[in-house]
Amino acid sequence: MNHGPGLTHPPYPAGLVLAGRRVVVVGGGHVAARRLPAFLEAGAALTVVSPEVDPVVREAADRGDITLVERAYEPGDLAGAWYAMASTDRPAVNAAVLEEANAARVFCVRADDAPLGTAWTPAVGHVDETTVAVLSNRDPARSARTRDRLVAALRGDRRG
Ligand SMILES: C[C@@]1(CC(=O)O)C2=NC(=C\c3[nH]c(c(CCC(=O)O)c3CC(=O)O)Cc3[nH]c(c(CC(=O)O)c3CCC(=O)O)/C=C3\N/C(=C\2)[C@@H](CCC(=O)O)[C@]3(C)CC(=O)O)/[C@H]1CCC(=O)O
Ligand SMILES: NC(=O)c1ccc[n+]([C@@H]2O[C@H](COP(=O)([O-])OP(=O)(O)OC[C@H]3O[C@@H](n4cnc5c(N)ncnc54)[C@H](O)[C@@H]3O)[C@@H](O)[C@H]2O)c1
Repeated sequence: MNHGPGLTHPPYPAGLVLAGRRVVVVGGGHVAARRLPAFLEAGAALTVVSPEVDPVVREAADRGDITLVERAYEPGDLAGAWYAMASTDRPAVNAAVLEEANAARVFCVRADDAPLGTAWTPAVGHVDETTVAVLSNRDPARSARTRDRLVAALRGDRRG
């Protein structure tokens, strides 16, 4: 099986139960904004560390849904986290975040260079009590299309 460049094994799928658990996202730009709703839906206690932020992140902070730390990443920011995401546009910063995560055995997505990270973000859909999550070996557009087809099929089942 081809697991994509840099991977010798496929990722192990897991449904993380994040409600009330500390999750730290370093880098609050477009990628963080796209993933923020799923973290909030899961009930994560989300902290975003970023000197500048996407409006979606700003609005979540203004609503009190997340904790926003408006500065550059500093070692120690992941303290107490169960899960982390390095999503800055600076590879060296993402590398430092991953290094801290690895030292603390915290699973961490690297948005710029996935094989270096310890977790990947699937394309997700919900239909009633069913959640589908699709990974396609770093082909996110294919994952999203597959997710859409699965969601449509499940909706069809519900109607049938
Ligand atoms: C599925 C989805 C979920 C989500 O994000 O929630 C997702 N990426 C999505 C969108 C998207 N990704 C990219 C673009 C830019 C446009 C383009 O080029 O196509 C867009 C579109 C956009 O941004 O609009 C580029 C990109 N993605 C990754 C890299 C780095 C790399 O591969 O190493 C780069 C190159 C960065 C660069 O070089 O600049 C990496 C990852 N992206 C993943 C997930 C994980 C693999 C999942 C799998 O195996 O399929 C993985 C491996 C790890 C991770 O990040 O967790 C979501 C669909 C949302 C939806 O429609 O629901
Ligand atoms: N995984 C994916 O699906 C995906 C999709 C698109 C792009 N990317 C990659 O992910 C990275 C981020 O993409 P984006 O579109 O969100 O970028 P972006 O420019 O929108 O956001 C980057 C954010 O990082 C913050 N930042 C910069 N230095 C920082 C520091 N020292 N500490 C904390 N935060 C810092 C910036 O303030 C900004 O808010 C890029 O490297 C890009 O190549 C990944």
